Amino acid sequence: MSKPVSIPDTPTPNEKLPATIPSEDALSFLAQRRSTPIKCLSSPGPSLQDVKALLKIASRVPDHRKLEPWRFIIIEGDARVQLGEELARIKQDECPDISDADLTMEKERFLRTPICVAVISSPDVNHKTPVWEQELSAGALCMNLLLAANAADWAGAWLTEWCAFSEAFNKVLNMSADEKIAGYIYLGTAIQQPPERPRPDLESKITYWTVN
Ligand SMILES: Cc1cc2nc3c(=O)[nH]c(=O)nc-3n(C[C@H](O)[C@H](O)[C@H](O)COP(=O)(O)O)c2cc1C
Repeated sequence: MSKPVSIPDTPTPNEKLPATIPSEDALSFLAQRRSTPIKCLSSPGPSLQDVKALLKIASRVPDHRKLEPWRFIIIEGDARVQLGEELARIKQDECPDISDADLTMEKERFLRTPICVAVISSPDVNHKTPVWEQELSAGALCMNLLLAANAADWAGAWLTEWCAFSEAFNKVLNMSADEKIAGYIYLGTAIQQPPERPRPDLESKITYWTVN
């Protein structure tokens, strides 16, 4: 599907770049940023090639000591059905009395959008960079991915849901014990305008350090 914007490649390592890129458009984009609820997401979604281009942009995150402590699993096509079957199996093992409706919901979890990126926090736990900082880098990447997707005219949602915390499902995804799901980033097209939600009263979040 052709979009009004094309996704640019990222600069080469030695390219001279400005420190800032003043842009009222970028500020306006950030000021309006919001998620699209999963029930408002549908097809079409970005192609695999587009998702890779978005991930290249999204990976430009702060990363203490350049550990690249994250990786991605792209879930699309029939893999969504197969992973849904695994989710349903795990859920049924945990709750043998699960209703047919809930079982169907699990089977269809990854079918809610055409493509989903599992962003996995994959820290080096023996490194002197604290694991917390490595995990924050994975979180920053999720946010960057959502922003890049929105700027490329794709709608998205950052969800974890129960499956992100299921050891059994993480094993299905071949995740190690040190790895965590930072987010499932569901991408597609908004079938209706996403609602705005109340935003924080910023003043209540700010204190001022005062000199005693
Ligand atoms: C790490 C993380 C996990 C989240 N998991 C869920 C989730 O499982 N289910 C959900 O409804 N929202 C979840 N959210 C919230 C949504 O992504 C979203 O931020 C919120 O629904 C709407 O706020 P927004 O428009 O400012 O993004 C999660 C957010 C974060 C940061």
